[in-house]
Amino acid sequence: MIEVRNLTKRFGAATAVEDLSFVVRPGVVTGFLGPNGAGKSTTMRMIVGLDTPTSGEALINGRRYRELERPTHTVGCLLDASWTHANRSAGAHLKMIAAAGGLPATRVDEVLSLVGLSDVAGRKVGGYSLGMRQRLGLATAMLGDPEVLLFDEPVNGLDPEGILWIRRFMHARAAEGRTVLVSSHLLSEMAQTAQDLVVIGRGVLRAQTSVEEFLSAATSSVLLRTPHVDEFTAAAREEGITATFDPEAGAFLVEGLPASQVGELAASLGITVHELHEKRASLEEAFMALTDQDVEYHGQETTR
Ligand SMILES: Nc1ncnc2c1ncn2[C@@H]1O[C@H](COP(=O)(O)OP(=O)(O)OP(=O)(O)O)[C@@H](O)[C@H]1O
Repeated sequence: MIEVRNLTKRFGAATAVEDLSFVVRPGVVTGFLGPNGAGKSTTMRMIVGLDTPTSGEALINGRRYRELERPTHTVGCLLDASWTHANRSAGAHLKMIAAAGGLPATRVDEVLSLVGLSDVAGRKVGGYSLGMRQRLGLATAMLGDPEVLLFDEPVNGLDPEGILWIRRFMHARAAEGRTVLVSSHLLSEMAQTAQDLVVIGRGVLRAQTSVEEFLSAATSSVLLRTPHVDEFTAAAREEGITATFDPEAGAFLVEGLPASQVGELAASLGITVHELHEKRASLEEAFMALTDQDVEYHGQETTR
């Protein structure tokens, strides 16, 4: 379990994290979402004692990182996968870290097997692909068999196969009862990876919720396609329903009612329906709606 309590971090005059509080529970994957510069890395660094909070605290299983008796057994993290020594083999790298942490050398073989790197353990890390380096980072995080895991943008730059592999890895670790906090700006990916979400913008908490609730709270509308445009327009007006006809799509967008009620209304008036379905906002749209004010530089919207 991770508890972040009123955490604030200032770098000079700039506030990276402000009065941030949230809880990450064990047994599920929690996605830590926010636009670039939102303060995700800074928060994670404070949780594992790499940055000192200006105020507030971050607790791992009820204790601050520096108060943990066996930190490597309690928490493992992958914050930056570019730290490995290019001329060292994965095996040598892990052995060095295991020795420094007082961990048995047998753990090295176990974690190499866990991340599927056993066959290439003797190769120099410099020749590894990004996906292999990420796996090595995960292996390093798992060395102490920790209960709590933090991963900062682990799927950044990976191909779909690599992303799928990491997603399964996260699910498996959470299913073992561990606490898994993973940051990402890939929202569609988080919808498939995480059950819980902590959303921040400009260092401030925007939402702590389940993915399910986050999506259902996002506004949904119902698309209705009918040849009886005038009749449905009149019916909607009569019922006080917001129904906007989009001439380009050739369909109505109805707000505030479930698809079943829209269909029943049409049926009660004998209006033929050619298409009827709920348009649920994607996680991406919901996230944008929540953090739009936080994005420092808005890109040109692309039309698809
Ligand atoms: N050591 C530092 N010194 C000064 N400012 C910093 C430092 N570390 C982070 N910041 C600033 O704090 C803010 C939050 O940065 P942080 O890296 O935590 O965000 P992030 O959400 O992880 O973003 P990204 O996804 O781009 O990594 C940014 O404005 C950043 O420039």
